[in-house]
Amino acid sequence: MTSIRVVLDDNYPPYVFRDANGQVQGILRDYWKLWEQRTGIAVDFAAMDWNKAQAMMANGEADVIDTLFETEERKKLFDFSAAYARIEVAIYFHQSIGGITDAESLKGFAVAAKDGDACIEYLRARGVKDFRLYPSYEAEIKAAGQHEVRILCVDRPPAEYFFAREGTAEEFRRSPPLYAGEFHRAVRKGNSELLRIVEDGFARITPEEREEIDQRWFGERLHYGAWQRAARYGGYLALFALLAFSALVVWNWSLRRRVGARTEELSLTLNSLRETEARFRKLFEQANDAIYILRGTTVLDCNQCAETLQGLPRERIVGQTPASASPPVQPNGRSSEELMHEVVTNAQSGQPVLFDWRYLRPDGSFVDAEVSLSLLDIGGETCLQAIVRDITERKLAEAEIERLAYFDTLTQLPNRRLLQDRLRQALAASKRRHAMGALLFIDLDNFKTLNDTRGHDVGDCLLKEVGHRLRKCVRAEDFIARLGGDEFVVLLEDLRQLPHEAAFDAEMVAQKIVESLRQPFLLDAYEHHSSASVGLYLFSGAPEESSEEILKRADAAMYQAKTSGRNTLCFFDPAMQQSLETRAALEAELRRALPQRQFFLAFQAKVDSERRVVGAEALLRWQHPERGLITPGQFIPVAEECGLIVAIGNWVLESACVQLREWNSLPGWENFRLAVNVSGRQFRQPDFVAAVCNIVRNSGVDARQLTLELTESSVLDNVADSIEKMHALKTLGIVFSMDDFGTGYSSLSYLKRLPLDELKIDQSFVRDISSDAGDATIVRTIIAMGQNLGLTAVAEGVESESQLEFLKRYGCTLFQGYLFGRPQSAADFVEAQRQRE
Ligand SMILES: Nc1nc2c(ncn2[C@@H]2O[C@@H]3COP(=O)(O)O[C@H]4[C@@H](O)[C@H](n5cnc6c(=O)[nH]c(N)nc65)O[C@@H]4COP(=O)(O)O[C@H]3[C@H]2O)c(=O)[nH]1
Repeated sequence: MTSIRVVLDDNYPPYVFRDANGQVQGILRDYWKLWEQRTGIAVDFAAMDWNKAQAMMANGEADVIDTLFETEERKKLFDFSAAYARIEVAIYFHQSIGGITDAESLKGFAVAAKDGDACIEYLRARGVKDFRLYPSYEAEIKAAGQHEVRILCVDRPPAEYFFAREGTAEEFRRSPPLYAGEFHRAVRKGNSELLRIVEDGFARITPEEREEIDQRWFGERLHYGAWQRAARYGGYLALFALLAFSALVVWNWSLRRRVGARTEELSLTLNSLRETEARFRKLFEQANDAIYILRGTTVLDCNQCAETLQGLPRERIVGQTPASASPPVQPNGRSSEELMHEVVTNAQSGQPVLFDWRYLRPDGSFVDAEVSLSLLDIGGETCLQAIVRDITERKLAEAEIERLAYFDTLTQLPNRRLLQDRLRQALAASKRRHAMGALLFIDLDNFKTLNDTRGHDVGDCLLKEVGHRLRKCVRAEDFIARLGGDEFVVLLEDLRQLPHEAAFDAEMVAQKIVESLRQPFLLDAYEHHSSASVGLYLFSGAPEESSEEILKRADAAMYQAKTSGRNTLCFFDPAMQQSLETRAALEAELRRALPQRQFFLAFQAKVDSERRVVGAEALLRWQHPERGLITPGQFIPVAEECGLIVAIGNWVLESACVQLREWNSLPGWENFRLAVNVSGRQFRQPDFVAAVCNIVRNSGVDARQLTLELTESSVLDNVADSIEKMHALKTLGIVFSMDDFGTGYSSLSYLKRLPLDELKIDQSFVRDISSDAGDATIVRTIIAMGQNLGLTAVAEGVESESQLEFLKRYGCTLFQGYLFGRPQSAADFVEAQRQRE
């Protein structure tokens, strides 16, 4: 609505009247101007003949009529505002007439009235029938001045105004008030919305503003009017009247002041309440959290943030319950309906409630929220206030953190931490239900080689694909985890109850896994053949079976599967456990061996075909303080696995060089050659070349007297790197020998590429050379290969003359074995050579 037309009498001073220029003025003019400012609705202020004003309202040409008294007749036509001014209506009569006191006393007289005035209805109802009607109060009072009429019914404010203006006030008397009417604004019957707008607008005009307007038009009261009247009567009465009046003035003044102060106070309070309410509404609307007001479980009101949170307009939230805008089941598994009633009941009992809640938006997305519910008193009614914070982002971050903490980022499989949890649960369940479960420990064979040769990206692809294949080999409820590197674990629960049946079930799955991982993988458009070793452990929740223990046992079984040729599966057995424990103890002791100088070197002679000693092989010995002499076969693999071999290997090389330098000073030992074993892990060290160079340089021996014995597996692990290292050391003059030749790959292709000097025929072939035709052929072939490639063949483990004869016959030129001497301490070795000479 942009404008309204307001009609009213234009001749009702001082409320509304026309000034000398014909302009409409008065209290109501000012009221409506303020109303216009407050509402922003333009007002067509149409002051006119009162009768016409009512006619315009009747035929719909005006929206609001002002200065209307409420009568029974009018109530049928209009809806009235609250009264805003009290107007007394009286009968004015010429001084020549007496006895006019009320309506009754008017009977038989012609009474002047304004056409359409409420007093006509009033007097008619009381038997007055003769009326002289005038278009306005002004015309009525003018007619009285000209003695056209002598009795008039007029509202007091305009009467006093016009009698004074016409100068006829002295000629007329006034009856006691007939009745007091009240000014209303009115709209056509049924137009309550307009009436509300009108009322709201006036409610925004403060009492002070009204007071200010009223005062402007009524003027300040002349309090000495009573004094003038009293003076006329003189004497004591005057004095009394003066005193009484003075007291009244003081009382009136103080009352006015008190009323003024109180009015001001109330107005301030009202304004402050309005401001506070506006402030709270603003806070409510602009809060960063969604806020709901609830009666029980029903939403009474909510703010803008709630609309955003739920993706719904307010009108679709109000009147509904939170459960109706949520999924049937909350993330904690509780029914939304049930949880809502529970938290509301708790909050209604007075305890503040904090809980998580999930909403479902109309677009199907979820919003996770943290809700704080507490009591709220609204105008005496106990409601609930819910402050709802959107924590969707936080929940996602928590889920992501959990995923990172419990899942392997490469394969998306659960990691070791989650596995530990699940193992604990599985063990407890197994014990409770007397059911058997199995833990399968899976390790890919030769994964490291793939990683080193084809790069980590390809290695990663293989691991991901392994994860997929494992998933296909087990039931949906079985648990798969990646422990790291190429190690995976499968947890099978609820196997059949008898141990042999459970073992059968687990073995079936393990076989399926071995078979599946044996199938070629297509990696980066390249077919890769892999295999896996699987260790199985069956558990029943026995007391000694902790999650760590069963994982260790499955690992041990896997290790067993690896050592028994890979690409296979192996069940854990207690003997295996024993060997594992022994191995663990050995490792602990091995760590102390070097600092406690428990190692020494033994030397075994190398001879030529004339049985002349041309050198020796340095062999490591461990003199254990309690266990006695421990051979390298028992501890070298352990040292290799735990990494101690690097330090031990360097110690061996240093000790061998020291020994060599010492022997060089002996007559006839100047060209003595010494061979030293180098383990795979030691050789793979990036600083292997630098370490050897340092040791040799520091010892001062001639590098050409030194032979390093490498094994096939350590060289083939990374052929290019091996070649580079060997070339670097060969520039110093170091000789390279391929140890245990024939037991590994023995491929001609790599033999040709490696800068080798010697091939050592493994003693396992030499042992049965005379009896086993196969071994004899192998030995002959190795010697021939060596000859073709310009390599010296050295036979080790020569124990008999027949073996020596055979070897010599087929071209072997160097020999080592018990036939020529067992490994001996340095002193014994020198002594033995002396005796030989
Ligand atoms: N039955 C029989 N055996 C004979 C005969 N002649 C020599 N042997 C044994 O054969 C092994 C030869 O050493 P290897 O092949 O390098 O095999 C060595 C070598 O691979 C490793 N090893 C020994 N010392 C070291 C070392 O300092 N560093 C590294 N990395 N490995 C070492 O331990 C293996 C075993 O060494 P040992 O027990 O000393 O065993 C030695 C030696 O005692 C014989 O006629 N008959």
